[in-house]
Amino acid sequence: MTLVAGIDSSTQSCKVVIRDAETGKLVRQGRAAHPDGTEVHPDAWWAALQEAIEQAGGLDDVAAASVAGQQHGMVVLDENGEVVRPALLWNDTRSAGAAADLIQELGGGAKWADAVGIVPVASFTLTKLRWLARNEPANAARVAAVCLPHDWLTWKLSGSTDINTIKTDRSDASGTLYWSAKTNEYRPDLLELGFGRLLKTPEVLGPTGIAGHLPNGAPLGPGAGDNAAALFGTGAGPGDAVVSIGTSGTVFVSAEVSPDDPSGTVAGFADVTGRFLPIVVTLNAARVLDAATKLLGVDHDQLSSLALQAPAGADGLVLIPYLEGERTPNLPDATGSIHGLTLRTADPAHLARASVEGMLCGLADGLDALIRHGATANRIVLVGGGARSEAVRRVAAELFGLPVLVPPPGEYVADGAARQAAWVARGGAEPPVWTAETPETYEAVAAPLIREQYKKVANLLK
Ligand SMILES: Nc1ncnc2c1ncn2[C@@H]1O[C@H](COP(=O)(O)OP(=O)(O)O)[C@@H](O)[C@H]1O
Ligand SMILES: O=C(CO)[C@@H](O)[C@H](O)COP(=O)(O)O
Repeated sequence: MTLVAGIDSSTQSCKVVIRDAETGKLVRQGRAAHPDGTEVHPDAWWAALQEAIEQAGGLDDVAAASVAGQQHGMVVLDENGEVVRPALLWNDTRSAGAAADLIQELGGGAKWADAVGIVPVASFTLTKLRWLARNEPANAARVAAVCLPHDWLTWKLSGSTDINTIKTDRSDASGTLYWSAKTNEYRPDLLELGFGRLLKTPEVLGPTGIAGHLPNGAPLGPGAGDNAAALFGTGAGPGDAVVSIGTSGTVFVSAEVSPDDPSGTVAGFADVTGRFLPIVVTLNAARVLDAATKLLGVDHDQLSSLALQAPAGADGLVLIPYLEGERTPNLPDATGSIHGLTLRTADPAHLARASVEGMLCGLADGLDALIRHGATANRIVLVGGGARSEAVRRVAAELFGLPVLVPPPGEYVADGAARQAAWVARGGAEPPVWTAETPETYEAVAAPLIREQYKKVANLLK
């Protein structure tokens, strides 16, 4: 049996899966937590990766490995390959002002959408480089290279210390604001606009490019941004919209063309096969449910049971889930709020239901935006930690008004990385076809009231 390793270095944890390269069957796995916060030293990811690899039985017997990871994190290195300062993550909003400046300096969002398929928001790497240049000039002066979390971990696994050998892939490069998924080229002019000078950036590999080798000689694949890996890991196809409830909330499809949305609501990322990944991302997803469990003093299973005791629409109780500001809509300084509190709705069940509904409404708006930009969605494929919640599954079916398919709980980002590794190991023009386990399907009578009342309240905040 040929084994391959897939890694997901996500916001909250690192997951490692060891799978059969031929069938995709799970053989071993490991997991380790990351520190909390919106800026993290990459050494913490490296420590978690080592722990998760050890838990998964090591990599000595794998034929290939690939690393997927949280996107956009600013990993800045000096000329010796040392980390200059902790990485600002995708969910750090301190560069929101830099994002607004960059939009204005290039002449508007449409210019950015046309140039690189995305419009600056605090999540994207170049806004963080601008923040660094303006706020930490001494650190900025030391920076020789910039890369992303998955690039850096792949480089570390290769054992290299030479910044000229760092590699990346299309999907993650497309979230930086200085690489275009449409032209497959860097935009050094935009990097210089943002940071003030040029930097060493990783070579962007194709779908089965080799980024280095493990100590056992096995090739390291190009890796991927986590959402592109999740699409590849679930095997979602035409007509499927993937909704991931992780630290971020994401809704995305596979597409042949980039959406070019001048509003920035839909980001035109690349996927791992040479195509595109139109996506809408919210800053508040699984952590909204975490917060609700804290508020109510319950665990996730109890929160789910409570939520399902209240009716659709929670009798008018609406929770706007902007607990860490929000990315889509771009409201970096917003906070969460509760509306429609009455004697009838002031109880744990209504609050639980409102937290699930509020968290999902932003993603339903995102799916509408994807459809406005050409996507077709006949089914929802629901993944991520939040997809383990029965209430999330059932409310999603009511809210999206489409069949919701929930694959067996797993690590679909890491699975996508493992499938990429199998493709690298085998070669060829097409990726291996792995047998997917039968998903559970949830269908419900659509409940438009949920989104109608949410929209009314959310519009008051814009
Ligand atoms: N049964 C559950 N119901 C709701 N949320 C859950 C459940 N299990 C885990 N979670 C939440 O899912 C999140 C982790 O999901 P994951 O997709 O691994 O996140 P990330 O990829 O961003 O690190 C955590 O916030 C965790 O509390
Ligand atoms: O910013 C994005 C995508 O643009 C997020 O999807 C991050 O990539 C974090 O992913 P998770 O940790 O939530 O999986």
